[in-house]
Amino acid sequence: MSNLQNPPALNLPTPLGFWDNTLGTLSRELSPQQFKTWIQPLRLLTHDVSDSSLTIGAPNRFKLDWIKKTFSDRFQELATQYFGQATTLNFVLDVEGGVAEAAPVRGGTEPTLAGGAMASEDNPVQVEQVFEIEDHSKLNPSLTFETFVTGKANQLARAASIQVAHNPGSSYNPMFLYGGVGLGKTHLIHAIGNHLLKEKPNAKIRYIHAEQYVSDVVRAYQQKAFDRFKRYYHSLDLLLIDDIQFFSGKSRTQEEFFYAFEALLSNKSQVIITSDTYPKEMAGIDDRLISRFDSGLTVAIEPPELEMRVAILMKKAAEEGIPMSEDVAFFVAKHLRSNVRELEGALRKILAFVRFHGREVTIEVARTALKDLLSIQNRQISVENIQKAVADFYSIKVADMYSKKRPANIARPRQIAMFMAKELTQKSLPEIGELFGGRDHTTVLHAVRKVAEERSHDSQLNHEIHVIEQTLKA
Ligand SMILES: Nc1ncnc2c1ncn2[C@@H]1O[C@H](COP(=O)(O)OP(=O)(O)OP(=O)(O)O)[C@@H](O)[C@H]1O
Repeated sequence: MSNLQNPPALNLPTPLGFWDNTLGTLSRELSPQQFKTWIQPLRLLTHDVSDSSLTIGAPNRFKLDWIKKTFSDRFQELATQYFGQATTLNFVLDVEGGVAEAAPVRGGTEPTLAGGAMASEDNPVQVEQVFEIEDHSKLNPSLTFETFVTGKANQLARAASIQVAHNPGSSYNPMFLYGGVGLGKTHLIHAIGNHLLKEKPNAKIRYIHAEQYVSDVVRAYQQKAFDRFKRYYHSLDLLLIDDIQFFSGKSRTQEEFFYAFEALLSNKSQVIITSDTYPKEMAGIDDRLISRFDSGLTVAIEPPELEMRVAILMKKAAEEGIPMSEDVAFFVAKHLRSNVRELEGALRKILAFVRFHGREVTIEVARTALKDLLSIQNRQISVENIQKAVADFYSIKVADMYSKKRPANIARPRQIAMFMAKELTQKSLPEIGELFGGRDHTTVLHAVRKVAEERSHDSQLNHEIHVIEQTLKA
């Protein structure tokens, strides 16, 4: 067990030595710009001594393709030269590499999968295997309940989250939070994690985006490191997994997640999942997972209503030290209605303008700072905005616009929204169908014709459509 105290002879080829050597050579052969662009972002991910192979990770697909096409032969030559034997090089996508530290190979300080840092007794080479699952929570400390503004649209989701944060693993397990983009799902689940971390600093908590989980599964698979993978995920106290719709069609990931899920629930550990739609509507996800997702508490987060948008703007502006009056906040909130991320973007523009020009925040200033954004909004009413406006008007959930439910109180507003989407946007029938939960274009066509026909003799319907249109253009 003493390889750490008994380092290999200096001239023994090691993966780290190879990597240093290769970087040195390529930095001399390429221009500094080329080296910085293509080579520096690469990471040596694994070295499998048993089959003489190395895995090199590129941070995105573009770089990966380019490296494979342009540099793989040179890497190959350098590897053969260095190890004195044929060595297989695998180039893979390294999602984590984009945010990881520059050091290509790390050992020891953080837990590594497959016992990475520990060379085995009968393996004279110190293996710097870097399939790591980082052992910290990845929580963003600024996403807390305190910084989360509440309104009708999210009060249920917030209340459930607080309940879960106080009693993890007991009442609502799993908790499944769903809603459209930029509505605060990620914020809320970080808030739960941050709360628990404060209460129980030793709790093992992990936030992970579903895409990252997929790539962890892929790497565990490549490196035959599932034991370590399982040990890590199955031993958490709280797993927060974001945007689980990314599991769609990925059966191996779903299988692993199923085991993790079962293990965590039987340990009374809390699982919290977010998605853009509710469990039964998820496409490409195994039925047994869907039924598990739905077995705890499923709660929606809706687009913020006007007053909430105003409150968010005022709170965030005050946090930035530049107070915004209610009338300015109303002006902005009336024009930007789709989600909180969009509001934050608008606020950033206004604050930058104010700081740059040394002005107060007035409606005029907001109008000027948001000129581009507002003209785009006015010219292009989005399907999402139509869905929200129609759902608000008829008091149904926005999620019902994408759902397969058919009761008349939902189906009719949905048809009206499809009709308005055709009238007020440039979208084609198939595109509209897609935005209404993947419906066929013939369904949209049917809705458009039906509503157009009814509208011509139904003055009540005509009026309703008119009112909704006004709110969209307000
Ligand atoms: N109620 C709220 N109060 C304060 N800030 C909020 C609120 N809702 C959302 N935000 C902020 O809006 C931004 C977008 O929210 P978040 O990333 O949580 O959205 P999301 O629902 O996870 O979206 P996506 O599905 O795109 O990941 C974040 O900066 C978040 O802090």
